[in-house]
Order: sequence, then structure tokens, then C-alpha cells
Amino acid sequence: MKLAILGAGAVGRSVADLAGEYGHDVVAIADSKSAVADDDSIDVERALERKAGGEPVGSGAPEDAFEADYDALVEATPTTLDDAEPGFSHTKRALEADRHVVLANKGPVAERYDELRTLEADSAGSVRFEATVGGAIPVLSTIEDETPQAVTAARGVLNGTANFILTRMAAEGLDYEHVLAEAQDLGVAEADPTFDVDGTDAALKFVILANVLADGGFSLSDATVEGIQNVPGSALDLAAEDGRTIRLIGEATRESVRVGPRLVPENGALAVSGTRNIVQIETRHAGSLHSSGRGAGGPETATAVLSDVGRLE
Ligand SMILES: NC(=O)C1=CN([C@@H]2O[C@H](COP(=O)(O)OP(=O)(O)OC[C@H]3O[C@@H](n4cnc5c(N)ncnc54)[C@H](O)[C@@H]3O)[C@@H](O)[C@H]2O)C=CC1
Ligand SMILES: N[C@@H](CC=O)C(=O)O
Repeated sequence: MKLAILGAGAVGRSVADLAGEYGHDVVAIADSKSAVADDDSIDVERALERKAGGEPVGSGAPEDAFEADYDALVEATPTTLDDAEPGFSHTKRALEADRHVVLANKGPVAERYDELRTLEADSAGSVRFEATVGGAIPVLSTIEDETPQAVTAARGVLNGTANFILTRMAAEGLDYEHVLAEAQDLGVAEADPTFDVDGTDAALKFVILANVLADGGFSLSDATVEGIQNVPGSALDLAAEDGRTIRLIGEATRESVRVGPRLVPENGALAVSGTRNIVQIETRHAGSLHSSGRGAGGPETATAVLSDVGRLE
């Protein structure tokens, strides 16, 4: 497949870097100010070198990415709320041109799912978004394989930044402000890390799960959300005395979405460490399915994007 990549951050750059290994050509990559495009294939190494050197990714306008001869648009621009722009318009433009879209950007899938599905129905292209939930962990494809109707709920830890912060707070007895910068250095925090600590990012992922389970109808405003900003280091110390710890746990069903800090057993499945995520999928006929792994990071998320590309027809 020929890929046009929008966004040259941790995710977009990793998709460009790994696309060749998966048998795909990159025909365009854009950042917020520039693009490089070539209908056969761009020089990815050169583009990534320019970016690493603090230069724009290319010498053309970002718009040029849409003019390239691509089969699938990879949307990896920052997640935004409400109208989910500019990610939603990028997606719309590609679908209206009968191209496929693979999203890492959670905004359009969480905030405008029903519109997205309508656009897809009118297009010869399709939309996939495995990377929006749990990075490298195959959460959505597991639900798809299981069939969404057979899944009653999904719960777990889906924000690597908050989990890393809670893990470091428990280990060092520090408050969250002191370890946020460390999390940002790992390339897992959002462009606006408030989304990670106030629970918004985890909530967007559980909203996406609820949309998949219920075939739409949810946006962030339907979720009950509490972040980790008010969890003091002392609360983690007290929890540890009792063999427990605190994790930012979310749950999605067909009826509701909830995210908040919860006490969990220190050695239990939900007490994953560092940037790891865990998802427990409750099924009607097969009990609980657990998947755990790297839920964030450039190469990790790029593997989910490229798996989605492989699933396109
Ligand atoms: N970093 C991670 O571990 C994960 C990120 N995501 C999502 O993937 C998306 C990208 O994440 P990162 O690469 O970490 O973000 P980032 O902040 O590192 O990079 C965003 C890139 O988008 C570019 N950009 C901004 N507006 C643009 C526009 N209008 N046109 C073209 N490019 C534009 C920026 O110049 C930058 O290169 C976000 O929506 C994020 O929520 C999803 C799963 C994991
Ligand atoms: N900021 C997110 C990245 C993936 O969605 C996280 O920390 O999990």
C-alpha cells in the first residue's frame, strides 16, 4: 500500500521508519508546517533526518500530502476534543476521495464516531483505528474477532503516562508534578500532558471502546472522568501498607464510560507497572480475556497502525 502520513511526531515518524518492513511505500509525510511527497516513494531517511535536525519534514506545504497518489492516509496529528479538528477534516477529505484512513488520532473516533461511520459508508475506503486504544496491544481487533455483540465490557489501564507517574510516585514517595517531566521524556505523553493526568486520554480510549461495543452514540461528554492530579504520594504509601496500590482504571460498557483512580491489589492483574497497559475484555461465552503490553510510544503505536494497514482490503 502507498501511505500518506499526516503528523511527523513520535508516531508518524515511527510509521514512516517501519513502513518498508511491512511492505508499504511512504508517498508523503507532513508536519504542521511542511510536507514532502512523491507518487512513487519519498526518501524517508532524508525526511526523518531533517526532522531530527529540527528542520521541517519537507519543503512543500502540508496540503501536498493530499495530492500524492496514496491508498491509505495515516492520521497521526495531535488528538483534539469537541470538533476533533483538524483530524476529522483530514479523515473526511481522504474518505471523500475514496481512500482508506488509519487513525492514531483519537479525537475523530471518540468525538465524532457516528459521522465517521457515515462518511465511511459513502466511501470506497474504510477506517481503522487500532492504535487509538492501547498502542501495540490488539484490543479492537480482539473485539472485532470476538464480535462486538459477544463482548459485554472492557476495563483496565489505558494511559501509560498516568500509570508511569503512579508507579514512580509509589516507588519514590513523590507527588505527580515531580515525575511528569520524566514521563514526557519517554515520548508517551500527549502534546498537552494535562490530557494524561486529568483522565481525558484514558476516557477517550474507553469512549472509543464504548462506541465499538454499542456501534456509536458516545462522546467524551458522556464519560464520568476523574484524573490522578489529586492523588497524593501519601495515599500510595497508605495503600501499600494494606497490600494495595492505586491505578487509573477505566470501564466501558454499552451503557456507560467511567475513568478514575481506584485501589487495586498490589500483585493483582490491574497493577501493571510503568507505561504498560492492561485491558480485560468481558465476553458472554468465554469469560474474561486479558491483554497486557506496551500501550504507548512511537514504534509500539506504529505497529498497531501498520497492522491496521495490513487489514485493509
Ligand atoms: N505517542 C503515543 O504513544 C501515542 C499517540 N497516539 C496519538 O497519535 C497522535 C500522534 O501522537 P504523537 O506522534 O505522540 O504526537 P506528537 O505531538 O509527537 O506529533 C504530532 C505531529 O503532528 C504534526 N501536526 C500538527 N498539526 C498538523 C497538521 N494540521 N497537519 C500535519 N501535521 C500536523 C506536528 O507537527 C507533529 O509533527 C496523537 O493524536 C496521539 O494522541 C495514539 C497512541 C499512542
Ligand atoms: N499519552 C498516551 C499515549 C497513547 O495513547 C498514554 O500515555 O498512554
